[in-house]
Amino acid sequence: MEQKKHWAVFTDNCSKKSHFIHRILSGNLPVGFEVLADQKGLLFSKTVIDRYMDEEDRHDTILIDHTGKQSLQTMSSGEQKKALLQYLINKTPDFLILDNPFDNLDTDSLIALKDGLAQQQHKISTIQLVSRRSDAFSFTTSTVRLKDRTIIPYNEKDTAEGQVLADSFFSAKIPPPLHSKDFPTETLIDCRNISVTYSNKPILNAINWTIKKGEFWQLIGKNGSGKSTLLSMITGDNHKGYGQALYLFGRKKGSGESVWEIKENIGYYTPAMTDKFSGLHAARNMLISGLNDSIGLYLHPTENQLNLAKQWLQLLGMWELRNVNFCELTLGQQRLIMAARAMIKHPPLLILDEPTAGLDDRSAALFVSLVNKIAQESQTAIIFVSHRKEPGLLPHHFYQLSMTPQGSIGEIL
Ligand SMILES: Nc1ncnc2c1ncn2[C@@H]1O[C@H](COP(=O)(O)OP(=O)(O)OP(=O)(O)O)[C@@H](O)[C@H]1O
Repeated sequence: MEQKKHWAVFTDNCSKKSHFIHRILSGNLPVGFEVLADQKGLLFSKTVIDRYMDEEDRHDTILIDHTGKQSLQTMSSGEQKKALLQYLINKTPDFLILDNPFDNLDTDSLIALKDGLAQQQHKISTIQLVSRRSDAFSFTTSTVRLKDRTIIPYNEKDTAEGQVLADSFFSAKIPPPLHSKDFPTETLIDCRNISVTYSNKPILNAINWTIKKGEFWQLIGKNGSGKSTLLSMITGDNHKGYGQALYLFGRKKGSGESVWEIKENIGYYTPAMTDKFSGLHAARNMLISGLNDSIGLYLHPTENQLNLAKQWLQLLGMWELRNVNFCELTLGQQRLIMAARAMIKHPPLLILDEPTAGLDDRSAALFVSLVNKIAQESQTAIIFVSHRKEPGLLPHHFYQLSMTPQGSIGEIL
């Protein structure tokens, strides 16, 4: 049997991935990829999932799930990826371009997806765009790097320097808030026997979790174990919290509080907030907008606000970039700005939901180093949600959701 080619294309946050993908799919092949001429290629990426999700939503239909039962919207990210891969394989492509296929995947789903692809390795060529070294397929036959728009040879040393750089990067202290306000009670969040069911399917089963001031938690659990569902209870967004013993910032859910009163206490960031963001806002204004709880600044900032933004930008090593449009920053820089934006008021609780997804090793290491610093130097409690044990992250506690047929149970590790 003819051996199929499998490329690992290492990207960093300056790589022009869309340009590269477009070239490959339109047949304008870069040097080294000529064997793909006249072959049928398909793209596996988060953008493709988002596109199908929009389409399913607009036409009220189900396109991807082979059982025709579940919409993409209601699937966990792992379920979405499995469903998309199967859907693409069924279309019998000659090659697949996989844009960071393992982001947001827990270890088991990652192994299942890797196995699924390995089984196809003699039938389908793959071009894996990969930002973390540990993610490259074992059956890769050729490794290159995408530098800006150009394919160049891969050099191991380029990524190895990331950790060293991150550890000594942030030298200044975390800037204090403009108005410091001590939260009156020690306990911020108290979930007592919280359960959630969707269409008779039990998702969360009797969750007990207390989060106190200044604690640093990592929330872990397999894809579909209910992490997002649990977060939506904590942020007050899920109506299934009513009538349960859910205490958010000292008040029982459903005791007359507004969602805004809950959210005032939370700094929140998940990459989906800016994935589709196209507004024209300078980096500094994006940061300051965290003071007004908007994404992008629509009011004139005060002297104090400008001064505070300066301190943050200097800490992040991005003062020179203050007037650059947020959308033009690298992915790693955008994430640092958004973490700082969520933290700028020093809220009692900071939630970071899969914040390193899609980052290269070096940018992920920088992000993790910033979060550790926030945990060390502030009174803010942190929930960091991530499937990977992020190298270098130093949470005080792990809260793990484990799936059972009666819904996920929670456990402090
Ligand atoms: N609105 C909904 N209707 C029906 N099922 C839902 C809904 N929202 C979530 N689910 C289901 O609940 C389960 C838990 O989903 P959730 O998104 O909370 O998991 P997760 O741990 O965050 O997953 P991932 O890590 O993949 O993002 C999944 O099986 C999902 O399909």
